[in-house]
Amino acid sequence: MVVMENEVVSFEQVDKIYNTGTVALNRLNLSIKEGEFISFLGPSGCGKSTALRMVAGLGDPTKGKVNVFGQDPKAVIQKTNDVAFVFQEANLLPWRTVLDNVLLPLELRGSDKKSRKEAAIQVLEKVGLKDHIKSYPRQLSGGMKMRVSIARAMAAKPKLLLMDEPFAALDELTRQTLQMDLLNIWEKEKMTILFVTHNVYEAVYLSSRIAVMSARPGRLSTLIDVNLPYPRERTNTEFADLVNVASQSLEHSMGRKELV
Ligand SMILES: Nc1ncnc2c1ncn2[C@@H]1O[C@H](COP(=O)(O)OP(=O)(O)OP(=O)(O)O)[C@@H](O)[C@H]1O
Repeated sequence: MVVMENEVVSFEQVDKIYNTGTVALNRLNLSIKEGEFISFLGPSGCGKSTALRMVAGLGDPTKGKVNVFGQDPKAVIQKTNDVAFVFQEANLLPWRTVLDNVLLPLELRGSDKKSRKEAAIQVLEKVGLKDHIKSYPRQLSGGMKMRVSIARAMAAKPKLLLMDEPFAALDELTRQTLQMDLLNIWEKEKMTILFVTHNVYEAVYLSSRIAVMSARPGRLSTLIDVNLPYPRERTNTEFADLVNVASQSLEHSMGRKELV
């Protein structure tokens, strides 16, 4: 197998057919490089989550191959802390404090008590929750819970962060603040982010590259390089132009020509 330089994830001719007969992915080919912020953008049911979950070792391709750091994803997940996952729901344990929720993956990995506490506090500081470490999930807003979820994923310093519509359930203002914060973390930590969304504005605001997926069966329809400097200005013309390009690709991938 030839591993390309700086390649973090590769999909090689990946098909996924569930045992219900649903073809979720059809010949997906994609190479993701170190440091990218890449979004899978596509309509509901086009296989975005299926693709992301495979990178996390959750489900195998029916045909083809997914590699993470040149290896089988399951092996990477089992042996290293290099990959972390953030879901749409924060999925916090209600009986544990914010700090204890963030500590959980570090405890499971068996790192020593003092250093894991330091790491957890440091990462909670980064997501703006240092003053809430003793709070319980029920005392937090939706945005704060998502921050804890991001902190928990970041605590073990992953090289690859997988995010499946993490901000979809949040109000617009909270979503925008979290998007800004996520970009700050990405720039500081220099990790690779693979992000799933069906929101064109979100994809253009966050991504260095957008993989537009087509409706069932899920295929890669277009790759868009987003060559806008960060932080991005949502109101400027270049931003609007790229939103247009992405929207058109999305419409095209859904077999419709007109813009919504
Ligand atoms: N475990 C499963 N068993 C059977 N079919 C499944 C399973 N998981 C997903 N599917 C189907 O595979 C297709 C792709 O699903 P997937 O969740 O990957 O899409 P998606 O693009 O992430 O959608 P959404 O944006 O709505 O989350 C859908 O038709 C879905 O119903």
